[in-house]
Amino acid sequence: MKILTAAQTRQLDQATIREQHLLSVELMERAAAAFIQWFSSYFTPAEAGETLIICGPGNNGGDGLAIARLLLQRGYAVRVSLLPAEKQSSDWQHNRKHLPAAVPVANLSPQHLPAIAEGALVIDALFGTGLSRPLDGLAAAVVQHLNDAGAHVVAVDIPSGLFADAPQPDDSPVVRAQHTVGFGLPKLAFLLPQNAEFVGEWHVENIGLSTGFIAEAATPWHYTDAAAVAGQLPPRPKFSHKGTFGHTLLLAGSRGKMGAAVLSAGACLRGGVGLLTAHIPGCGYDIFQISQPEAMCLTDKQADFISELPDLKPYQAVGIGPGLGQEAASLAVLRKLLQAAAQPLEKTGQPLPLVIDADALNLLGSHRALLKQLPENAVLTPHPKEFERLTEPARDDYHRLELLRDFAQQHKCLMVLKGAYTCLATPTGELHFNSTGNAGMATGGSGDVLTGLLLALRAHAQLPPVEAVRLGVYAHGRAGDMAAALTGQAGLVAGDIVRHIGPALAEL
Ligand SMILES: NC(=O)C1=CN([C@@H]2O[C@H](COP(=O)(O)OP(=O)(O)OC[C@H]3O[C@@H](n4cnc5c(N)ncnc54)[C@H](OP(=O)(O)O)[C@@H]3O)[C@@H](O)[C@H]2O)[C@@H](O)CC1
Ligand SMILES: Nc1ncnc2c1ncn2[C@@H]1O[C@H](COP(=O)(O)OP(=O)(O)O)[C@@H](O)[C@H]1O
Ligand SMILES: [K+]
Repeated sequence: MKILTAAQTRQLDQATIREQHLLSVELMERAAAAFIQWFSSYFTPAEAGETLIICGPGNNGGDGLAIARLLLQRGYAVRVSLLPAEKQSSDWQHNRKHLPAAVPVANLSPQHLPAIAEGALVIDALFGTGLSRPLDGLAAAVVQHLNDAGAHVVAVDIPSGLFADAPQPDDSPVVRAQHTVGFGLPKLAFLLPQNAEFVGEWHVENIGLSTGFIAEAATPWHYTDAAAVAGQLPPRPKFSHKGTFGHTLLLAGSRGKMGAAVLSAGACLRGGVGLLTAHIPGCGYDIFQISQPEAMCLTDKQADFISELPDLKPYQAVGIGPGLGQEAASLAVLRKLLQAAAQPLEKTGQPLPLVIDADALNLLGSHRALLKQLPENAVLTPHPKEFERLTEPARDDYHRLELLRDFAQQHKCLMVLKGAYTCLATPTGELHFNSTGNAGMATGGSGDVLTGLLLALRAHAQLPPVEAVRLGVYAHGRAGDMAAALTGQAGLVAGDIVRHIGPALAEL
């Protein structure tokens, strides 16, 4: 699914109206009906009580007026507050004219802010994607009043005061919604942690927008939903053998962190790899062999950390980092690995695929000269703190995305910035936000599981790098969702994700 800018969204409206020979007010009616569909599945008239709808002067306010009419028709009690303005949009005027007289309407003014009981339901239709500047004056006062009231807010299209695709100044007021019901496509603003307190839970309703326009629209931003990855995992041919799906090497573990190696290896095996060899410190031998009997194991001469790089000839992909530690000897291993991986493989003509995580990223961050040696299409999987160590502190989430994109383009690598909407940045500057996963995965070892799964998929001869990583990130989150359905989010541990990788991949 594509994510468009606010300007593109306006063009999309216009294209839809043109292509489908609609009046713009008919598209507004569709939007209002889609909103009602969601709203009425969520709140019965009794649960909703008297619902206040606050309407601005543009088409977002026009949506609000149409919503008021439709809710009344369905037996909801509604009242409307209008933000005065010099002019209103023509579709606003149409819906104002058609608002039944039974709906109480009040004009907002500094002296007349509506009484809102704590927990009362309010629909925010002040401003949508037409927001052209931060809110001030009466609009700001209304938003402040609404936020202070502790109401239960449902935002139409986007919380008022929030830009769809850019940051707003720190102190500018934004509606804090519990739910946001958007139209057509998700907005970039919905996916960033800094906006979570405003957006709440978001939903996107289909209003039949022009698929042709969307297909043609140029955007770096994509949202990986089930449709984006469906059918991408090649089937296993009947006469395949363990050599068909690659032999991977995992460099992981140190004293006290062998679990990271075990979890990562488990995920790699469940990810469908043909063969896995783990190179681990001596202290981990029994732990590893007992917990992952399907994997082969090489032990380092050092008991507590890794200091040697095995011969890389047998392997189609190498993962490094989970539980590695940051010993100087392990840094030397990473250095040698980067040098060796740069040589094109005989079979593919491409550099050896690498997945670099955790302490291997921290080592890169503290020895940045090594970044120049990253082989093309290396996969790096930092969480925001690890990413900061590779680059610089970000001013905000938008700036972090810029840094991520620049990094992937500069180093021609695949950057997986982990989080609630894990973002994959590609060497060509695309950003793919993942849709799966849950807060139960915010638990030690979840990232190690992702590394193992990505390693398996990077060894898969038929999967191009970007597809492999996008698919892996999606399946990892899906496995987490399947696990949480059984354990609950609090009870989820990383091993549960490993156990659900198989079903998650099967679903694809
Ligand atoms: N996307 C879709 O598919 C569909 C979209 N639809 C709906 O349309 C919405 C977009 O409508 P929209 O373009 O009329 O903009 P909207 O947000 O109502 O505000 C514009 C008005 O506010 C004003 N204004 C702006 N900033 C301001 C500020 N800080 N303080 C004060 N005023 C400010 C601005 O004035 P100006 O900038 O010109 O000075 C103008 O008058 C969209 O979010 C969705 O709900 C559906 O109906 C159909 C399907
Ligand atoms: N709130 C969340 N929603 C969805 N996924 C999450 C959430 N929190 C963490 N995750 C996922 O769990 C993993 C955590 O990785 P990481 O921070 O490296 O953990 P660890 O180092 O403990 O393995 C990432 O893949 C991340 O996307
Ligand atoms: K709104």
